Amino acid sequence: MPAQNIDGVLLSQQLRGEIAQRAAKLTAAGRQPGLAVILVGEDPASHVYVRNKVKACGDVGFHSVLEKYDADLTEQALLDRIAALNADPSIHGILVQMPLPKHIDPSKVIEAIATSKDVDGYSVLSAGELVANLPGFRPCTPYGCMKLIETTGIDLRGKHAVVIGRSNTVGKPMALLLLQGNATVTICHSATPDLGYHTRQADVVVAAVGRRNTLTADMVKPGAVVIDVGMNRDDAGKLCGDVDYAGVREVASHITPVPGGVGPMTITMLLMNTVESAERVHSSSQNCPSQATGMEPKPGVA
Ligand SMILES: Nc1nc2c(c(=O)[nH]1)N[C@@H](CN(C=O)c1ccc(C(=O)N[C@@H](CCC(=O)O)C(=O)O)cc1)CN2
Repeated sequence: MPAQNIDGVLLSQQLRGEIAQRAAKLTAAGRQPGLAVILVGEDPASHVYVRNKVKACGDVGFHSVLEKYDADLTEQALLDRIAALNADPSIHGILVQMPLPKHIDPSKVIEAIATSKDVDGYSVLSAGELVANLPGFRPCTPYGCMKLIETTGIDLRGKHAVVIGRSNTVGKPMALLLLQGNATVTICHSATPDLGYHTRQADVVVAAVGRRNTLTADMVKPGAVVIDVGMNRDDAGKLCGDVDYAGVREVASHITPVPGGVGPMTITMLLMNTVESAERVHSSSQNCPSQATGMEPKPGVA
C-alpha cells in the first residue's frame, strides 16, 4: 500500500486556527501579537515569502510591520533598525529574511536581535537554549517537521531517526528536537560514506540537503516515516524535494510531499513562536508590570 501523505497545508490551517484564538485573547487583553519582517534586496523568492508572512499575520490577527530595503543598505543601518525594534513593546518577534546581500554579515544581524524576539530561533543563544532543553524559540522549519511527525502517531521513544544534513538552521536543530523526543538520532552529511546503510535502519528519515533524489526507495526501511525538507527544481523546472517521492511512497508508511509538506509549516511555526513570545511578555507583565517591555533584562536588574 502506498504511504499516507502528510499534508502540511491542512496541518497549517488547523494550527493557524489555534494561533488565531490565542492571538484574539491577547488582543482582548490589550497586547496584540506583533511581528516585524525585514527584507533587504531584490531576491524574488524572498519577496514572495515575506508577502506570505505578512498576509499570514493578518489572517491570524497579528499586527505586522514590513520593512523593505534596497540591496545597498549598510550593515550598520540594519543593526540600528533592529535595535529600534528590540525596544518597541508592540513588536514580539523580529524576522530578517535570509539570504542577505553579500556585504552584510548574517551572524552579526541575527545576534543583534533580542533573544526574547528571536522568533526564527536562529541566534546562538536560542540554539544554546535548545541544546539545554530550555524554553527558547525553536527554528521554524525543524519545529514544523516535528509537528508533521506528530500527526503520524509514531512514538519516537526508542525509535531510530536519521537526519540527512547538518546545517545550523535545519539539520542540527532537527537532530536535537528528535533527541528531545527520545529518539536515537544519527546525523548524516556530505562526508558520510554509505548513506543508505544508515537510512535503511531508520524509523524516521528527515532529508535536508538541498539535492534532489538524495533518498531513493532502496534506501528506506519499509514502514518508515519520511520528511522532505528539500526545495529543488527538476529538469523541467518543477519544484521537488530531496526525496524520490514516487519511489519512496511505495515503501514508507508516511511521507511529506514537495510542495505542500514542510514549506507551509515554516511560516505557521513562525506565527506559533510569535504568539508564544507575546504570551510570555503578557504573563511577565501580570507578574511584574514594570518589566513588560519584551526587552532583555539589563544585567543586575532582573
Ligand atoms: N529568516 C528566514 N529566512 C528564510 C527562512 C526562514 O525560516 N527564516 N526559510 C526559507 C524561506 N522560507 C521562509 O522564509 C520559506 C520557504 C518555502 C516555503 C513554502 O511554503 N514553500 C512551498 C512551495 C513554494 C513554491 O511554490 O515556490 C511548499 O514547500 O509547499 C515557505 C517559506 C529561506 N529563508
